[in-house]
Amino acid sequence: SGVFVQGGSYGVCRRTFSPSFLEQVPFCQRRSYLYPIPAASVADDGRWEGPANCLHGFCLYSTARRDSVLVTNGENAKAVMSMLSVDQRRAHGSSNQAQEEEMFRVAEVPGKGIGLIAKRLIREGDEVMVRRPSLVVQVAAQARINLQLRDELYGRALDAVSHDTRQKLMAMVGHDLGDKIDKNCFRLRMGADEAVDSADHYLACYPDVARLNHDCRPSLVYSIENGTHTVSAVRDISVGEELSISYIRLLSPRAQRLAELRHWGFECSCAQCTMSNMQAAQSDARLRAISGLEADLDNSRQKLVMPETGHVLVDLYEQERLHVYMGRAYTKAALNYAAFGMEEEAERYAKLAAEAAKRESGSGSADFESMKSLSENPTAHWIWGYRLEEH
Ligand SMILES: C[S@@+](CC[C@H](N)C(=O)[O-])C[C@H]1O[C@@H](n2cnc3c(N)ncnc32)[C@H](O)[C@@H]1O
Repeated sequence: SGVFVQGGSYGVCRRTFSPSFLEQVPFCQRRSYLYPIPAASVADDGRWEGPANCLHGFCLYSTARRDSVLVTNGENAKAVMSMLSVDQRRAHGSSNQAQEEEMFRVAEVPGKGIGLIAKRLIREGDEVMVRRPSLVVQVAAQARINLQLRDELYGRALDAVSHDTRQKLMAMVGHDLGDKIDKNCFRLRMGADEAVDSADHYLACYPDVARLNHDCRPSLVYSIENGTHTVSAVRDISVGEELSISYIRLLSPRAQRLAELRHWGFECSCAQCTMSNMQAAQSDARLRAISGLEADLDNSRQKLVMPETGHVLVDLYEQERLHVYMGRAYTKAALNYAAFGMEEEAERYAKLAAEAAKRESGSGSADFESMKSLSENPTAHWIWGYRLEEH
């Protein structure tokens, strides 16, 4: 299950797409009950209904269309349902099906199982898929109750959705629903507070998105806003090329990335992980240079930083083909030019950063807002002139 943090009232985490590693805690005696609750007691937004029933302290809610089920404790239910109800119109299950059908196909990829392959040239910035979750499960349910009780709970969750949705969920890799959730789903952090107990996080499953394989130099980036998962291209993708996202943070050296992905239960066979040792050493050296430059740029007292240091950073990200992180690179370059009082360059990089931030974190994100305002008025930003002599 992945973790992705970004701003917003229900911040969706943007860290890594890593296995949950959450220890199985024996089911405590807290609450173990099964009882029906009148339908009107929680859901008042019309879309979500329930709870259908509650089991082992968790309740089941489903959409009227039976295309999604939520497993949560009663306390959080209302907040989660109202977050999931925002902005539903953007997600299209079938309306954009024709467009998707001409964009990519599902195929067997050697050594990786199923994957998605481009059927036509996909341009940088193109939206590839927008999905609502088919299943949303509180981490506490996935990780803190014993497996037998969990199976019972998940069996009922699957009964709450349509045959079609059930089939899609069960088609995800993994030996049972719990394992499928670990291997395919994304972690949503509820609430604005970073320190919130991870048991109050949620795991959101998007079976169509789950067919995307991992690549350490992915062609796609995604953002999750109010539960809506949006995947877009970070570079042009040619016909026949595999579409990919990243499950992990990509600034670590090859050995570390491989080890992290092994915890996911697979040996990464992407081009960046299977390149020669010499090429891998060069790539690792560039990654170290990126970290070094970023630390310098973040340190206002570092005298070695020049106006063009941000540009050098952007160049390194491009050489490394880390198109998926260009938002971060452009942002640092834009801020650095602004810190040196260079209006035209600051504006140019801030525009690029805003475009990338929209794809990487969503149009409601703080990153997007901040770069948009820097591009519109660089001299009004607090960082303006910060690295000039007088400071
Ligand atoms: C989220 S699923 C992706 C779709 C999957 N290939 C399928 O058949 O449904 C993740 C699984 O795909 C496989 N996989 C994804 N990326 C891979 C990679 N870079 N190298 C090898 N296997 C990969 C692994 O088996 C992994 O557990």
